[in-house]
Amino acid sequence: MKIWKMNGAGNAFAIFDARSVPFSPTEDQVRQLAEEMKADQVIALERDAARDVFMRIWNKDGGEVSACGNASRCVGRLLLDETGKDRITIQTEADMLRAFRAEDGLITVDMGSPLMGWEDIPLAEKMDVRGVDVKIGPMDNPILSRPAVVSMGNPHAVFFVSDVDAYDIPALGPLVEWHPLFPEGTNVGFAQVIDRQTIRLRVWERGAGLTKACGTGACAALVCAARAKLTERTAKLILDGGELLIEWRESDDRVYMTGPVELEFETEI
Ligand SMILES: N[C@@H](CCC[C@H](N)C(=O)O)C(=O)O
Repeated sequence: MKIWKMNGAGNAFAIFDARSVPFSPTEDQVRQLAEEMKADQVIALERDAARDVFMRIWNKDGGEVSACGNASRCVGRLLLDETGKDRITIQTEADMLRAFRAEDGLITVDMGSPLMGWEDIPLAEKMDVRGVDVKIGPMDNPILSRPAVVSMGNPHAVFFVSDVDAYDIPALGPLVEWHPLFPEGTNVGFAQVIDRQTIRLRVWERGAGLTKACGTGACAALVCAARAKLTERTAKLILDGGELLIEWRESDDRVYMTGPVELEFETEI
């Protein structure tokens, strides 16, 4: 079985080629593989009857999830190289994604349409998704409140803050990750709008903690910012591990993410 260690803007993946060799790790095995390979997520490539590949995703805590933006770009790069095609299709539990090459070796993935219904996120009860009833800190003087929420195939809550570096994210993120309003948990973004085309973002990922970049988190932050008219529908997202260009296209309502991928090493077992 081939194994690739890759990263997308610093978000690290151990990718297992399960197209000819079965690979169904237990939660413990995922945790062990992620630790040994210093990966935020473990990925398996499986055969798919209708698409170029089926991508399974596990967070480093062992939980299987349905979407991962940066891994989609890494898998996109592998499959584009392998097949020689100029566009490949990736089926995930959440959606069918399309990946293609951009300028300067960057990879773009069409991440599909954001889901805005409270049941889609999902939330435990009906609420205005532009600012849900979540507070962190004292009730009368919260440190943070009313995150915007959206699904990019996985749940995201985004707090807009004036200085992202002023917050202790490892302390605050877990308070929201498993808040009762989110029955499936949530990824938690801390977004600072620098100007109408630039957002600084750090994300506490569900099941993985603070990572150097979260692709679906970047899409979610841009969608929430543009929906609130804080930014244009295209913006540069500055994450700890690199930059992503996110475009929420008006013509088809789909979100396009462009950014770097790196193959760190490949091996076989
Ligand atoms: N790093 C990813 C997101 C991975 C899954 C996420 N932690 C979840 O639980 O939904 C990305 O680049 O999108």
